[in-house]
Amino acid sequence: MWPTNTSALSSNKENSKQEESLVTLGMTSAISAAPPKEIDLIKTTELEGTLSAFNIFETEQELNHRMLILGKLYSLVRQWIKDLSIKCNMPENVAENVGGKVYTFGSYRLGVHSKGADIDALCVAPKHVLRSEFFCSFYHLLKEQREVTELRAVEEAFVPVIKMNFDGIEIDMLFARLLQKEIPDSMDLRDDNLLKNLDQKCVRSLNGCRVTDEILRLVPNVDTFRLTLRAIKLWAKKHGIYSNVLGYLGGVSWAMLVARTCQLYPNAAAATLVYKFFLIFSKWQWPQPVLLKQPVNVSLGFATWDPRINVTDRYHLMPIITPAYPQQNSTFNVSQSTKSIIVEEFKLGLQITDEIMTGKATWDKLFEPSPFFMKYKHFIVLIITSANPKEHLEWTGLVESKLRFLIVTLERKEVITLAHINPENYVMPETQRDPKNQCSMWFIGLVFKKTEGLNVDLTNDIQQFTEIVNKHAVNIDMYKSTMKLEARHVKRKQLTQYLPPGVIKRERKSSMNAATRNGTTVETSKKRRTSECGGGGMESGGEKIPTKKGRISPSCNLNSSSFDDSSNTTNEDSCNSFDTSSTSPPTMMKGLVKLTQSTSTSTTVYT
Ligand SMILES: Nc1ncnc2c1ncn2[C@@H]1O[C@H](COP(=O)(O)OP(=O)(O)OP(=O)(O)O)[C@@H](O)[C@H]1O
Ligand SMILES: [Mg+2]
Ligand SMILES: [Mg+2]
Repeated sequence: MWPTNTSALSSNKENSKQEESLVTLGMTSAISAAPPKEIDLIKTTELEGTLSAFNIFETEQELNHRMLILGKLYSLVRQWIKDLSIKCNMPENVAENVGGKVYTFGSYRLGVHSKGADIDALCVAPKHVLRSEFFCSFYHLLKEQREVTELRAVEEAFVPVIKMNFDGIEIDMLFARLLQKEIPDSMDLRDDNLLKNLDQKCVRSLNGCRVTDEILRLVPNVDTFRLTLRAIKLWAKKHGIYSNVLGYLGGVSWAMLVARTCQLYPNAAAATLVYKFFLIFSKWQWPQPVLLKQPVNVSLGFATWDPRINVTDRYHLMPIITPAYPQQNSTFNVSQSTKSIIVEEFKLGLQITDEIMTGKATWDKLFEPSPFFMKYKHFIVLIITSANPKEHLEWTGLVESKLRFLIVTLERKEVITLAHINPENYVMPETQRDPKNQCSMWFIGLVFKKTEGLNVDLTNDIQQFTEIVNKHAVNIDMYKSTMKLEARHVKRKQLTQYLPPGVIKRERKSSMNAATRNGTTVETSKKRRTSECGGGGMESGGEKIPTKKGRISPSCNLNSSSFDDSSNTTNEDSCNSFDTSSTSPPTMMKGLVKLTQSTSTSTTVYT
């Protein structure tokens, strides 16, 4: 069913035991099992040094603090389950032994969390403990804890969660009720049979832990995987493409891409793997899926990602499939715009790592933030206003969770070639707002089709988006009349009214570096890439899942459509085009683009 190509390694009689076992680690045989050369080890030490300078590693003390918090959470869970059991008329000595556990998953469990990252935790309870109790009595128990702040329950989410700050650490806590009387300390969540007859929400909640454990099991060398993933996560954050909710990739998707690279180069050092990561994924034939193993067919009736069966799965643009049953695509939020932005970044990443590996640049260059504001001439600024920090946290979270729908609406418009959402949420300068309010902004860079006399009216689109967001806020009982959402069309020159001056300075510098880079290194990277890719093995392809043009389908082959925004996203306007002197709010503009605002959420653009 899911074709693999593992013959190359397994046919070699000289393979070591280690290599034979590596064959089973992925969908295909490794590309190279070569051990690192001395220079690769030197580059890896340099990489480690650079990552340390970014202060992403936690100190011993910070790690201990996390352990302490997890210990407290565990005690609370045990106490809560015991009390609840006694309430259900269970004798105290039995209630004492029904157990209950807290598992961790996500980046903390993978061992790649940076300073300030959350802890993703799962509370596993025996069958007499209902989900409703988790969101009621356990929530109240948490509320009583002195160390717990910013407590909020998102019970109706696809994966229901309690979010909190526990003594300075963000916690996302999920709940799963297993159909057993007791939850012993030795419970292993990898057993598929645990899912039998469970409800969907429990299965989804268990999935995070099962996926994390499986990823760790499927990589040949966990330490190398961790260092490589830390580098890739930092790069993705600095380049504005780290966010599952906005349609980029989230932590687990990056982890799977790195894990796949590790499988293909099982003995390589981290520095080599970072380079190979870009080499592989800048050439990947999306929407061929990235798979860490042959999907197993467990007949428990839960929906799995399978484009041969599910029509909607055929429209996923960059499928990266989780390795535990029921397999899911972790990137279902990716749109045409975010896909093209990610692929461009992969290509740029290859160019930079190529320079690093050939000694022409140092690792810092990979982690330089990529310019966003210098890239576009037109922006939509989404302004989020609310009355206090608590409201603002909720309001921002809600708007953010819907933003990708606006992006998809924009990119579907004939006249828009690209809608680029910057994941960073900026605080609105005090000079531009009522200081009593909380006010922050997202920026969407727009590229229009190059057509003379084009009229673009986004009023309805923005209005519809605002309605969707407001309706949802009302439905979940969050809406307050002080929560506002406004959209403005802004030209690049006007950005100084919205952004702190440091942002623009930094972008200017970075743009100049990029210009220098483009002038000097393309030739080298081309040469190196051609020689290393050979004749189109894994690196020029993808897992061999049959596809159809434009979507994944059971029958024919596909070339993913690529986006060319070079005509109007480059530095056409010089760096000086920022109007650094003006402090007045944006007004009607003359020239190429005009803005009309009929309501606070409408934007009309004429080009
Ligand atoms: N789109 C998704 N598809 C499948 N699982 C997901 C998805 N988003 C989150 N998860 C699960 O939830 C876990 C925690 O998500 P989270 O957003 O906290 O990312 P993370 O991997 O912990 O990285 P970070 O360091 O950013 O927190 C993931 O590791 C994954 O198991
Ligand atoms: Mg996390
Ligand atoms: Mg999380």
